[in-house]
Amino acid sequence: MKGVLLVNLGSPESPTPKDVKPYLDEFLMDKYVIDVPFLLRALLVRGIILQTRPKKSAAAYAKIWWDEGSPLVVISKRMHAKVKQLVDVPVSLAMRYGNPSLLSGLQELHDKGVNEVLLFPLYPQHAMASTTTILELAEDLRKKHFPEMKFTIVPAFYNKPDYIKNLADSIKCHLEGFDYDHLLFSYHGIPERHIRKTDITKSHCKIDGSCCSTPSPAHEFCYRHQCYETTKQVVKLLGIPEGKYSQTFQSRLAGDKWLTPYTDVEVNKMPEKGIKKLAVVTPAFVSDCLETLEEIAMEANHEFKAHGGEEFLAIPCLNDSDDWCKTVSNWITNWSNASSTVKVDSEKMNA
Ligand SMILES: C=CC1=C(C)c2cc3[nH]c(cc4nc(cc5[nH]c(cc1n2)c(C)c5CCC(=O)O)C(CCC(=O)O)=C4C)c(C)c3C=C
Ligand SMILES: [Fe+2]
Ligand SMILES: [Fe+2]
Repeated sequence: MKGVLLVNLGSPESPTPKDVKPYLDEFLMDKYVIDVPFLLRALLVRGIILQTRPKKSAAAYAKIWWDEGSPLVVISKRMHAKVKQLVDVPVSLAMRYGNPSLLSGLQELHDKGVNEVLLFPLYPQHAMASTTTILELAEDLRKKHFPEMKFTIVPAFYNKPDYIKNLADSIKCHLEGFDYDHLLFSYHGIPERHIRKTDITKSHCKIDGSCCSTPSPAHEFCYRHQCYETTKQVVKLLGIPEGKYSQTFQSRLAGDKWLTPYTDVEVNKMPEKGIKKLAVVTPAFVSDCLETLEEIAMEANHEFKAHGGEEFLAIPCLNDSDDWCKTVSNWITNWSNASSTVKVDSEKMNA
């Protein structure tokens, strides 16, 4: 019997340093997130980052926390509830870090008799720090607890026509009545090293002006290419002219060189370039979260105005919108009706 596991990133249990610390420990001790040898990672994370960051992050979480809990988890649950109503197979929800855990999600499906699972990472673009880590943990749990289960993986959907249409429609709807000077596409950043590591050709990704627009098999896993592609396809559909939009990367940690240009740096420069009314969309996330609600809608908004900007619009993520839930349900239904389950055919997902 077939079933689906939707997987998002996850949040702490509460916006307090006591709960943020174990969440950050699980997150940052992940070898796909801080990809250095264990001892160095433990020294960096436990010896340095966890000494101060839980307090700072808890204060940020406190600013965006809802009565029902973390926005990311609450929104994921709402989306899950809607999708469940639209499909004929069991659908469970899990988080890579925190709760509901991947183990509990797989157990729930197993208890319903599911032995063929569609693993659905809720990330439009592929990154080892988001997608690979889900797939690896799921595989470990499968081997240990559910050896009879078979997995099918939903690939990154950064360029799937119905996802692009949902995103473009949502942007258009939110921009109505906002006479914007500029639309910024701000994606979660990753260290440049991660791009090189996921380059399956081991030679294509130079992280320069042309590699991401030069066709290559590397693009199947290149986060940077996939971000550019999402932006390109959305602006094409919306007819936004060159110069009226740009793309940046946010949420970097100190240390490594992360993908550039950086959102905070660029946003602060915009008012002096004549951009007074700015709209920001965050397509690396399908659910609003700390990075969109605090870093963009609060911090970037504040900094933009402090640097001379006048109006700022943070466009919400797709969240549990009916159109997005329908798209997800259609992909699930196309998979569950297909006879072969070995590999999801990305074209079929958009049939
Ligand atoms: C698009 C998906 C994500 C990628 C890729 C990603 C990479 C990445 N993240 C960190 C460090 C942190 N990220 C944090 C929060 C956070 N990250 C994502 C998504 C991706 N991260 C989301 C959805 C969230 C919000 C979670 C929520 O509960 O709302 C945090 C925690 C908050 C903080 O202290 O800033 C950290 C830390 C790294 C190092 C990384 C790639 C190497
Ligand atoms: Fe992150
Ligand atoms: Fe590239």
